[in-house]
Amino acid sequence: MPEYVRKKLTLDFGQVTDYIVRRIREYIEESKKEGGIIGLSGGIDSSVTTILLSRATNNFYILLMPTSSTPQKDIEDAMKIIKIVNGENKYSYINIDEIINEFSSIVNTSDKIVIGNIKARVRMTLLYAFAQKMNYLVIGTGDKSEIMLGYFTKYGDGGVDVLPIGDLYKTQVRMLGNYLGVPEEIVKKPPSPALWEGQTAEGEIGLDYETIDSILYLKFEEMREPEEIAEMTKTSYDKVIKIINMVKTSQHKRLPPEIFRLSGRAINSDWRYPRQWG
Ligand SMILES: Nc1ncnc2c1ncn2[C@@H]1O[C@H](COP(=O)(O)OP(=O)(O)OC[C@H]2O[C@@H]([n+]3cccc(C(=O)O)c3)[C@H](O)[C@@H]2O)[C@@H](O)[C@H]1O
Ligand SMILES: Nc1ncnc2c1ncn2[C@@H]1O[C@H](COP(=O)(O)OP(=O)(O)OP(=O)(O)O)[C@@H](O)[C@H]1O
Ligand SMILES: [Mg+2]
Repeated sequence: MPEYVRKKLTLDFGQVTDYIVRRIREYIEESKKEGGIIGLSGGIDSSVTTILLSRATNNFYILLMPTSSTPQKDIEDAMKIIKIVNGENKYSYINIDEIINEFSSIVNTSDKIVIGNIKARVRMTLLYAFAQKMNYLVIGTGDKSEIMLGYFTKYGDGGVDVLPIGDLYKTQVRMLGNYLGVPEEIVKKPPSPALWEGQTAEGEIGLDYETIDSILYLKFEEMREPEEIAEMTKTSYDKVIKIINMVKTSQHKRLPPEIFRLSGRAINSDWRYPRQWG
């Protein structure tokens, strides 16, 4: 990561923590809910978000939902976080293999992406069922890098009520993790959705997150040209373009589905669009 970008992304993580913790607390209160539920994988995003949630409220609940493609190490790491947040009586361990196998046989596929996305959507379904039963909100774990790239399953891990760390790039989530005392092995672990054996985010996307974050920052916050970004990040022009295109083509994952309105202009189906009223 260019030193220039690292400096820009280095924040006062004490302030960031206070802000996010306060916003989680306020959001739960304003929603007239009693707490928050979260899926904990043992990865950095859910580890950091779980710690923030536990600081916002005592009313948190954690679901561990491993499958056969979940590394044992991830389960051990998730247990370390449960210990850190004193959550020993506030979690359920649910192996979802049987549900996944049932779905896969109905769909009649062994395609790893199709099955992987089923895993993410089954987790979402369980989180919402527990949330409603407990009168809690579903706390999302997506970070800014994944959200911008569309590197998540639509209505799977993308199906949540709030995104507390959604304005922090993965690199910043790691910095926040260090600040919060997340064990170093979790902070340093290669990010992985673990939707199939051996999957890593950086392998699937084709670039490491420090470079991805630099490209995202330089393009979308400083509006620099791809040629300059390629030079600054010592990356090929084609890879810079690939990252920019991932952001462009994944807009549908970040917006509510377009409604084909019978009158007026369909701008993201926003009824408040001024022309509609003017
Ligand atoms: N223009 C458009 N307008 C409206 N909808 C559009 C669309 N293009 C596709 N779609 C819909 O979107 C679907 C594709 O999206 P989706 O189902 O999400 O599937 P897709 O993006 O193909 O796969 C999800 C990706 O996210 C990764 N992932 C998943 C889960 C967690 C994590 C993680 O980091 O933990 C990462 C996973 O490894 C994979 O690369 C299409 O099948 C179609 O239904
Ligand atoms: N085995 C699991 N048990 C419970 N929740 C899970 C599991 N696997 C994934 N999830 C949920 O899906 C989210 C998306 O996964 P993702 O891999 O992006 O996040 P992460 O594992 O927390 O961090 P990283 O991106 O560094 O791997 C997780 O943060 C978690 O909320
Ligand atoms: Mg993960």
